[in-house]
Amino acid sequence: MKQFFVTGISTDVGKTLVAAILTEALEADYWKPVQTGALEDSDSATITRLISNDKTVIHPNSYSFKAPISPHEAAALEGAHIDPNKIHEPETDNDLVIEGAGGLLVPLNDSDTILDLIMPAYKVIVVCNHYLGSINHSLLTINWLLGKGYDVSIVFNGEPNKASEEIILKKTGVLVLGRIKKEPIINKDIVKAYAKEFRKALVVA
Ligand SMILES: Nc1ncnc2c1ncn2[C@@H]1O[C@H](COP(=O)(O)OP(=O)(O)OP(=O)(O)O)[C@@H](O)[C@H]1O
Ligand SMILES: C[C@H](N)[C@H](N)CCCCCC(=O)O
Ligand SMILES: [Mg+2]
Repeated sequence: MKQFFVTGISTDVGKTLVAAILTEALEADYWKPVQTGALEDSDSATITRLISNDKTVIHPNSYSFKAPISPHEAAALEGAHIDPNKIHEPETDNDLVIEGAGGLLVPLNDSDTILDLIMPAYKVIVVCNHYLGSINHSLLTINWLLGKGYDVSIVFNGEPNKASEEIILKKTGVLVLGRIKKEPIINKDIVKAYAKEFRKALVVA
């Protein structure tokens, strides 16, 4: 069984959409260890809404906080402290899609970050958007992961940008798992269609 950790070059880049597509493609389980902004729609609720298969189990967050801000601060506002030793990967015989919060170095507390939740055996998927500044964000994220020895691939999400994509791939040499267009609406049908496309790439991943 495989574990896929979905991170991104920042927050709001489409990690939950990509996680929904991977979860649906593999009929995998889904787990978001640390959720902030839980008063809005949680990512687990979004996944529930976007997938169609009945095999997926959505595992509970280890930590969930109301404020839509960095986990270290959201926890402090509720008088809590995030202890990574209390974050245990759920037991399952199924593949598991794990979603981070924001980008790699988002703090969980004064010393630990999202990066500390990524185990060496995980396949790491970096969701990249194209915006001015995203080349730098993409290279920092991917090179940091490669430097630590992770198996990394990219999903490009949203408006394409050939020049940005080319330079990111040239400088990192990582594999592209897939591309997602900017869609007018995100629903079960869209997720199902991309899941079909991604399934082939995932077999060899
Ligand atoms: N390809 C796309 N086409 C249209 N809308 C998109 C696309 N990708 C993402 N979105 C929308 O952008 C918003 C942010 O995406 P998403 O919630 O997946 O980001 P995220 O990286 O998971 O953020 P977080 O750090 O909060 O977990 C959502 O409203 C989502 O539906
Ligand atoms: C609330 C938001 N949607 C995410 N869950 C958390 C993003 C934290 C980003 C912190 C930062 O990098 O400045
Ligand atoms: Mg998300």
